[in-house]
Amino acid sequence: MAITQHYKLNLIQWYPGHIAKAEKALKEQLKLVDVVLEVRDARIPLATHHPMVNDWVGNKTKVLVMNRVDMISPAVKQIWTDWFKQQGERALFTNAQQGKGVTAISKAAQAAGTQINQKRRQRGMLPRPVRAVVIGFPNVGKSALINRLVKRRVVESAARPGVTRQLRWVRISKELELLDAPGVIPIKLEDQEAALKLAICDDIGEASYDNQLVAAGFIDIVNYLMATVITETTEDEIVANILPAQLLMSRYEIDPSGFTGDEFLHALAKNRYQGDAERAARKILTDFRRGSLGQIPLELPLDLGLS
Ligand SMILES: Nc1nc2c(ncn2[C@@H]2O[C@H](COP(=O)(O)OP(=O)(O)OP(=O)(O)O)[C@@H](O)[C@H]2O)c(=O)[nH]1
Repeated sequence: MAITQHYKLNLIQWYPGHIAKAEKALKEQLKLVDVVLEVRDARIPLATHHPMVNDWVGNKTKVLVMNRVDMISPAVKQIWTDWFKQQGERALFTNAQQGKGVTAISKAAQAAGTQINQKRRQRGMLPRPVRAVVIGFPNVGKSALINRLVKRRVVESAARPGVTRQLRWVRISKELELLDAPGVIPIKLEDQEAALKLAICDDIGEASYDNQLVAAGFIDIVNYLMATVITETTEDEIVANILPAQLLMSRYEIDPSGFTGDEFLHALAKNRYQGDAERAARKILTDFRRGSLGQIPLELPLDLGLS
C-alpha cells in the first residue's frame, strides 16, 4: 500500500535513545513471565504490530488481543478473524473500556498456564501460578485491559517508556498472576505509513506530528480503502460495512471521494472554519478517535479472502 508516498511525513520525533530504553525495559518485563498478552488496535492490527515482537516473546505463549472492537464493524471483525486464522493465529477481540471479551483473555492465559504446569509436573516440579504481562503500543488500551482482568484499578498512571517503577504481581486467580504495569512496545522508526496510522488513531505516545498532514492522510486512507474494496469485492454486505466515506459525507456534507486528503481538509476548513485548516484537521481527528464518524477501519487484509 503506498498511501504515504505523496507525504513527506516525518512523524516520529522520538530519539533512538528513547526507543532503545523502551526496548530494554520491555525485554526486562518479558524475562519475568510465561505468557504474553499482546494488545493491538482492531482498526490497525498490522500497524500496531512490531515485527520484532515474536522474537522478543520467544517460545513463551502469546495471546493476541485486538482491542477497541467497538470501533470496527462485525463484518470487519470477521474478515480479520479469518485472516489471522489463515496465518495460524487466533485473534481475540475486546472492548477493554467496557470489559467485553475480557473473560476469554483470562481463560486463554490460564489455559497456557495449565500446559506449563503439566510440563513442570512431568519434570518433578511443583505447579505454580502462571505469570503474564500485557504489552502493546502506546494508548492501545493496555491499562484498561489490565484493570478489567484484575477487576479493579491497579494501573494508576500511564506507563511511559523509560520510566522505571516498582513492578508488582496481581493475582487474577489461583492459577494466574499479572504484572501490574504494561510493557510498552517501542515504535518502529522506519515505517512512516504505520506511523501515520498510529498518529491517526492516537496510538503513537509522545511523538509529535502535524495535525493537518495526519488528518489529510486519514482521508486518503479512507479513499484508498473505499476504492480498493470496491474493486476487490462485489459482496454488498462487505462493501456496505466498510464504506466509511458515506459516514464522512454525512457528517461533513462533503463527498471525500472526489478529493485528495489535503483538498478535503481545505474544503472543510472553507465551509466550516473560515479557512482555518488546523481547526478542520483537529475536528476530523477528534471525531474519528471518539468514534463519532462510525466504525471506520484503517486497514483490511485486502489481498485475502475478499474477492
Ligand atoms: N472505544 C474504546 N476505547 C478504549 C478501549 N480500551 C481502552 N480505550 C480507551 O483508550 C484510551 C487509552 O487506554 P489506556 O488503557 O490508557 O491505554 P494504554 O495502552 O495503557 O496507554 P499508555 O499507558 O499511554 O501506553 C483510554 O481513553 C481508554 O478509555 C476500547 O476497547 N474501546
